[in-house]
Amino acid sequence: MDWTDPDTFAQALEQAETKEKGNYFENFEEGDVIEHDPGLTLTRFGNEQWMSQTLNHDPAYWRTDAARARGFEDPPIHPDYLTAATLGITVEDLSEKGGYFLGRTDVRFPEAPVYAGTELHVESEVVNRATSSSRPEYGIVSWRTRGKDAETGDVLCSYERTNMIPRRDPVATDGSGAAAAEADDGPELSDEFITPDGGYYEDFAEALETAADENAAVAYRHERGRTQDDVTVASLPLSTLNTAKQHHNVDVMADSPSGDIVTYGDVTRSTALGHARSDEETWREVGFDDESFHTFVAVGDTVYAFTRVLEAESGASSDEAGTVRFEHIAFNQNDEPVYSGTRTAEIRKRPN
Ligand SMILES: CC(C)(COP(=O)(O)OP(=O)(O)OC[C@H]1O[C@@H](n2cnc3c(N)ncnc32)[C@H](O)[C@@H]1OP(=O)(O)O)[C@@H](O)C(=O)NCCC(=O)NCCSC(=O)C[C@](C)(O)C(=O)O
Repeated sequence: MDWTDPDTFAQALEQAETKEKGNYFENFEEGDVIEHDPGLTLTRFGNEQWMSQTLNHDPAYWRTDAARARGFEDPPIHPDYLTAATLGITVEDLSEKGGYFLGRTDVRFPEAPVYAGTELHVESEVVNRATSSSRPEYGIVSWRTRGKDAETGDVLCSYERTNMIPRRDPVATDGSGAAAAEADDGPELSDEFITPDGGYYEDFAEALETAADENAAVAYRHERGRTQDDVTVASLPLSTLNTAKQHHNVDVMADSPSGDIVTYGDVTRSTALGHARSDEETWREVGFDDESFHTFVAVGDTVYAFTRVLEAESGASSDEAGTVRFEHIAFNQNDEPVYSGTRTAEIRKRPN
């Protein structure tokens, strides 16, 4: 019998069992520790590919003289790429089954830079699992993930991430969770917005002082936008070993709520951060909190960024910088927020 005869093959496909990938909600127990098998060597090529496509052009990550002026030996691996690669490696075990990346918090990096050639070994611990009161077919799982130097065991990047994960057995729900979330309107906007004059630490600190006197907010938009294409949607996540079908299987995603493949959350976020960093003198990334992904980004959507400056403090790991806390909101061509999160970064002080 010719198994490639279309009728025979259609019957064969119907009869065959699919060897499934990924884990259902029921497979996760609080306290489980998962060592992720894929590993990744952090290369200069991978770093430059990620950073170029997301418009992150800080010269310290591209040129040796600029890197040395920042106190690095060579251009290091950027924390955005490190974060995306750490998460990418975990997808096969944690979220390949499907479900949405809802948010992440407590993203932290040690002070020491990470250099090309470092091999990444990643592990995650299940820290929380809950039923979704609005979506019976999903549960909500949070993991604490640590990306380590495979040779030394040093933690290079850590965070807590939360995803919706498909349940093997859907549960009954009254849909009350979604209704409760809609009830909170939040505080009103300030009447006046102030834009910092420049991108040095003092520009942010001075703008905050003026805003405090005038009961205003320090908030502004960035001009650049990046339309999502096959490279950003499909290639970048695969370059971090992220096997989520959301980013590369158009066939399966046609039947999903988005109806199409969607941008990896870390690409959306890095792109918005790239826009924000293009208007500041970044010295070092310290960490990120309260990151949320509000709606899908797909091929053809354009990612823009909006920044609110929350706090500024003169101290930092270097005398040449101060510390600033920002809220960044990525939004699309219809002005809908797609990502938000707070970021703590050291920003270079104005040279005398
Ligand atoms: C998911 C959608 C459809 C839900 O839309 P909705 O209107 O139903 O939203 P909701 O009602 O606000 O949230 C649903 C439930 O999630 C909970 N929730 C919500 N946020 C959080 C959070 N941060 N932490 C903890 N829980 C959270 C929330 O409390 C609620 O719980 P409930 O069902 O019990 O009422 C909508 O929010 C959406 O479209 N978001 C965008 C998702 C997205 O595009 N993510 C990035 C791309 S996917 C990706 O990168 C994949 C990755 C990295 O490869 C990979 O994980 O494998």
